Amino acid sequence: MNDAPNFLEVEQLTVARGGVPVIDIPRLSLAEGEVLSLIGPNGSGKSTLMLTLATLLPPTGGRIRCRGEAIDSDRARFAYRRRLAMVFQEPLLFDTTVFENVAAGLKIRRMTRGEIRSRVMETLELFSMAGFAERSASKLSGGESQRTSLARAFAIRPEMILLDEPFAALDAPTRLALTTDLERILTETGTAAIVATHDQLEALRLSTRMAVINRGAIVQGGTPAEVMNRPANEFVASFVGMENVLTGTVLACSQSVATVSLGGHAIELVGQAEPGESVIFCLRPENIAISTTDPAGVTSARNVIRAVVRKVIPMGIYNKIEIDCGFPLVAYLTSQSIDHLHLDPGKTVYASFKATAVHLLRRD
Ligand SMILES: Nc1ncnc2c1ncn2[C@@H]1O[C@H](COP(=O)(O)OP(=O)(O)OP(=O)(O)O)[C@@H](O)[C@H]1O
Repeated sequence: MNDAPNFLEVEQLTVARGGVPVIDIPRLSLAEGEVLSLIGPNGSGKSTLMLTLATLLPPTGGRIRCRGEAIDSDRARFAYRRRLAMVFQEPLLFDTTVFENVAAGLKIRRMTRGEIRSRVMETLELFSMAGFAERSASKLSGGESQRTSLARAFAIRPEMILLDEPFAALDAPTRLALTTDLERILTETGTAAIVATHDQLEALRLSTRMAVINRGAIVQGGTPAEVMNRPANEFVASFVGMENVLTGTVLACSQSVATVSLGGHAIELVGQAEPGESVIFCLRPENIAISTTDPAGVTSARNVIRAVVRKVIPMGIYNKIEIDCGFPLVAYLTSQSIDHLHLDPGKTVYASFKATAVHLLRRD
């Protein structure tokens, strides 16, 4: 067993802003080299928590420990701050060259000019910015500015990096390119990181563990697969794009397979509940197969439901299709499938999904 303390530990942390309590987190940890994403809607407390972890905002209660040592004195705070870097949504660059911006954190670390030059160029190279070293930071595009800001943060070789919505202000292609580079650099350097984002795809790409924050509390923690497929409550389910969150009544339950009545259908799902109990079940749209002929006997899915197409909504690379099964259901399909199956409103279709694809939530 590894008894080494986590890089970061938070205990009973409370933070207020303008006198109003906005964070209440009994426990949160970050292992050495781990990448944790902090996801939550606007105003949920992501920035407040990040600023507190960076010791830029004082907590009203609780403790932050780094490798077991409480950050509760000026000396501990100073040592801790030297180990971390922070990147914000706005790059906040100095009005000088890209080189000087990236060198800023190194100059206060008493490195020689030669060491600074080679560290800056090496880090700019990592972020594909070496050709911009002598450019004025004020003349960079949004993506180049954020690359410079990331290079400045990584140049000091932090042991932990706090990234607060780092790509939220960028367009989709720039964001994707930067996410890809950041993922690679975090892996290569083994830097521990917390990435606050409201974009689940960004979180999925970057992190091995997710924490979902709502109203200042961590409402679920786990691997991205656990959070996405097994949300702890209705809030998390909706936030991670479950789309199908429905309420039904349990008819029977045997050997961890529950039969739930919904819209005149008996839906089978893996889970434990009492007959007569009202339950919520969640089904991701991508886990529903749509066909125009009855797949019973062909599919291994336990649930096959006849339905009528209500609406097809183009969403870019996929289409959202709303169907009426006696209860509403949303599925995702490619444009090619929509054309191939002639899925116009009013068309009869069959929706099939596995019992294991349905996640059951019991009411408290
Ligand atoms: N400077 C401040 N003074 C008073 N209240 C604040 C201040 N900044 C944030 N708050 C409040 O604290 C709560 C958490 O806000 P915070 O900015 O941490 O959330 P967030 O999840 O980062 O949101 P967003 O994604 O919109 O930035 C909100 O209720 C917000 O109104």
